Amino acid sequence: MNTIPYYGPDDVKVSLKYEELVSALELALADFSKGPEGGVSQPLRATAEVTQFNGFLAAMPAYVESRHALACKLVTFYPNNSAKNMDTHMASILLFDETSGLPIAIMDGEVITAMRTAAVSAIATKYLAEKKEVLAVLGSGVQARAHIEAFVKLFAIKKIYIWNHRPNGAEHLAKHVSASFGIEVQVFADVESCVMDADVIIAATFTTEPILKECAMKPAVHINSVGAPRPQWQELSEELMNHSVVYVDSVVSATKESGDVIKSGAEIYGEIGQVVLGKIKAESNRRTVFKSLGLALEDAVAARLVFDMMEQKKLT
Ligand SMILES: NC(=O)C1=CN([C@@H]2O[C@H](COP(=O)(O)OP(=O)(O)OC[C@H]3O[C@@H](n4cnc5c(N)ncnc54)[C@H](OP(=O)(O)O)[C@@H]3O)[C@@H](O)[C@H]2O)C=CC1
Ligand SMILES: O=C([O-])C1=[NH+]CCC1
Repeated sequence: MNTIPYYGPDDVKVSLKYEELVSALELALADFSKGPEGGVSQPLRATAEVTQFNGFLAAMPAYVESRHALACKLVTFYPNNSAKNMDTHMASILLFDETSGLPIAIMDGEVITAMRTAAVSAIATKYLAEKKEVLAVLGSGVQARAHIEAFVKLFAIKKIYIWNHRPNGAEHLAKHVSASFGIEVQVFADVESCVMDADVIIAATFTTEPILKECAMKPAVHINSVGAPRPQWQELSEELMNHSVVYVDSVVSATKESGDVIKSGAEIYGEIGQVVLGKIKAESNRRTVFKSLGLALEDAVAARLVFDMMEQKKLT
């Protein structure tokens, strides 16, 4: 193990660029949605539940042939950690040589998880949102911040509206965003006012009950929901799910892991990879939901990008 290079959060941040990540992930999601001939192998993640401490440990292996990416992420998520001032998600990724199975790198998985999730939401938004000027963000944690950073980089965002169940969190994120990007930012005390004028909504919370329900929204609003990754948890109301065109990252993951999909019984229109392939329509003039569970293939592709970049640096 000592001979395997370790790449920490700073290496990952420096190596990964949202533009590159989006291009690589777009192709990998398309490969995944081709079925067996796409060259992606990805079982449903195995999740152990630590009931006593409200925690979860998930093992996420994947192989993406087109990227030469063979990896396994181990991620814990403990919602109660925020009260202890600890990260709620902790992750490591082990990358392997595809030809021999030799482990070739171990790296931080927290930054990768944040960046690749935001990059995948950006891909969904690129295809499914009619307009991308006004962004409403529900939540103020790691994913909320990463999504804002990615969306500001990738789209011409003009205004950002933020709501969090604890107003302090929203105020804190708003200060960071306005200092970093100089974009107009407003904090809202209720979800309904926050989303009313949005072109794109990001829901990135640890809620277990729906926080976004039917209310006044733009008719062609696009919603990315990245929270509620457990079959009993919901972030979006059943009514909202049933009155939207629902896209997912993986039909298998969504039907097994997403309370938003399972409890609402909403029809899944298709996978975002099928949209990229042009196999199903991007209904950008209607209300769309992209339900993201997070896929191992995304971590494998991101980890391979980091590894290649770091190896390249050694040669220069
Ligand atoms: N789809 C994917 O690929 C991925 C999904 N996720 C999921 O995304 C969600 C956000 O993750 P992340 O940002 O990393 O987590 P963080 O812990 O960093 O942030 C969680 C956010 O949710 C808020 N929150 C906590 N409890 C509630 C509640 N009961 N109702 C409403 N809001 C609440 C927190 O507010 P406060 O801090 O003020 O309490 C905070 O704003 C989680 O569900 C996570 O599991 C994570 C990684 C990948
Ligand atoms: O994809 C991922 O890493 C996760 N999704 C939900 C919790 C962690």
